[in-house]
Amino acid sequence: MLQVTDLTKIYNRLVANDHLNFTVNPGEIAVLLGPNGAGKSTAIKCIAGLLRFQGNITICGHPNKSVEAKKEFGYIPEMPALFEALTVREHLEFIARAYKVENWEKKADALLERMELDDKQNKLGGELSKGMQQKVSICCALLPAPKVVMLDEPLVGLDPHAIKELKQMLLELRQNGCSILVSTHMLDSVEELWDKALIMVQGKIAAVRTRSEIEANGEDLEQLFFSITEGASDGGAA
Ligand SMILES: Nc1ncnc2c1ncn2[C@@H]1O[C@H](COP(=O)(O)OP(=O)(O)OP(=O)(O)O)[C@@H](O)[C@H]1O
Repeated sequence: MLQVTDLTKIYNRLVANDHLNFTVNPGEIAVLLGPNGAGKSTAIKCIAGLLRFQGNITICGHPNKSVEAKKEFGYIPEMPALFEALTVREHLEFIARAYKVENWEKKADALLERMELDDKQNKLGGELSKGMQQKVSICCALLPAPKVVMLDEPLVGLDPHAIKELKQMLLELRQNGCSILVSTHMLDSVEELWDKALIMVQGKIAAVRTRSEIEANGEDLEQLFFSITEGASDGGAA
């Protein structure tokens, strides 16, 4: 489970995240939506442990920056950060050793095959296209079988096969009880995936809806998004 309690992040005097509270339960895919400057990336970076913040973030009950939390956490950033001088296979070996993944070779083979990277295993990180780097980043994040997975604009730059495969992987992770948080601008791209939508505006969570709430209320996520965000897309809260 991912639990965010009173998350506040202030850059100089700009409140980029203002007392955010939300939970992503086991077996749930939550999407973090919002216009440019709403504060999504800031929240993602705080959860990933890349920024200092006020409040509490726990991953499977552990503070997000603890070793225990990191063992359970897979993060796929918007911009993949690979080692230029390691091959694709070596990236996976590195992760497998760091996380002590048992039978890692078989698991790595399966992931590489699904991402159509099996014939690229000996290429160096620095020799890969942006989309290929993104695919390696996905394989690395999923190899340790994390219980909480967070993806920032995961579909941008992927080819249609990889998009289809990644969506299927997310559904399988959900089926296995993983908590998944996806940050995106593209409502369409996650339409068939989400269980809970978190809509951010000017540093705050302006609305939270589960799919069943939307269906029961006869709402439409896109219409709800526009009704909440229209006219509020010009930056974070002052
Ligand atoms: N390093 C920083 N220093 C100062 N202000 C920042 C910094 N990073 C982001 N901000 C500000 O914080 C607010 C939230 O930005 P953030 O990048 O989190 O939004 P976002 O929802 O991810 O936007 P986008 O959809 O454009 O990626 C914005 O007003 C932005 O200008």
